[in-house]
Amino acid sequence: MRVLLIHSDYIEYEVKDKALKNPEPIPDEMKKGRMDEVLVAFISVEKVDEKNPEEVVEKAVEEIVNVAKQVKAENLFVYPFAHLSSELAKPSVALEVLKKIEEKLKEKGYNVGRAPFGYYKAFKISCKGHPLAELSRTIVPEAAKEE
Ligand SMILES: C[C@@H](O)[C@H](N)C(=O)N[C@H]1[C@@H](O)[C@H](n2cnc3c(N)ncnc32)O[C@@H]1CO
Repeated sequence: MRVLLIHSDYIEYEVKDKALKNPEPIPDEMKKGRMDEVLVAFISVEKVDEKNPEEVVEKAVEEIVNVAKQVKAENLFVYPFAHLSSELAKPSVALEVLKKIEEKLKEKGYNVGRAPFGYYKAFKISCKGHPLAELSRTIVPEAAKEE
């Protein structure tokens, strides 16, 4: 899994077209979204993550919470982003992993948004530009490390 973390004044998105034959079904209110004072996590779920999705969810949540504490962000935004890797997991696995990350972050008390999965989206983001405002993480299951 590749994660790009951007501490932002805001992020806003607008769904344009389907990017998959069967994108995530979404209610009208999810076609546009905005969150302010937010740590945005652009996430590419990778093929290697299919070896242990539960483990990469836990590790991703840990990494995101760690940065959120450092930058004092209470709002988090999970953004499915297929452009951080050339070895993508299949959409069914990726969507489940992203939903689980969202769910576990909420369980930890954060306000969490998520952009819809399987669409082309326009987005605007305002990076805060401080030293910890742009970070990236690579997360792999332990099983993959032994190979
Ligand atoms: C396209 C661009 O504007 C938009 N931002 C986009 O990336 N759309 C992606 C993700 O929402 C999702 N998607 C599919 N596979 C994956 C994966 N392995 N990991 C994350 N997302 C995925 O499906 C879309 C097409 O790949």
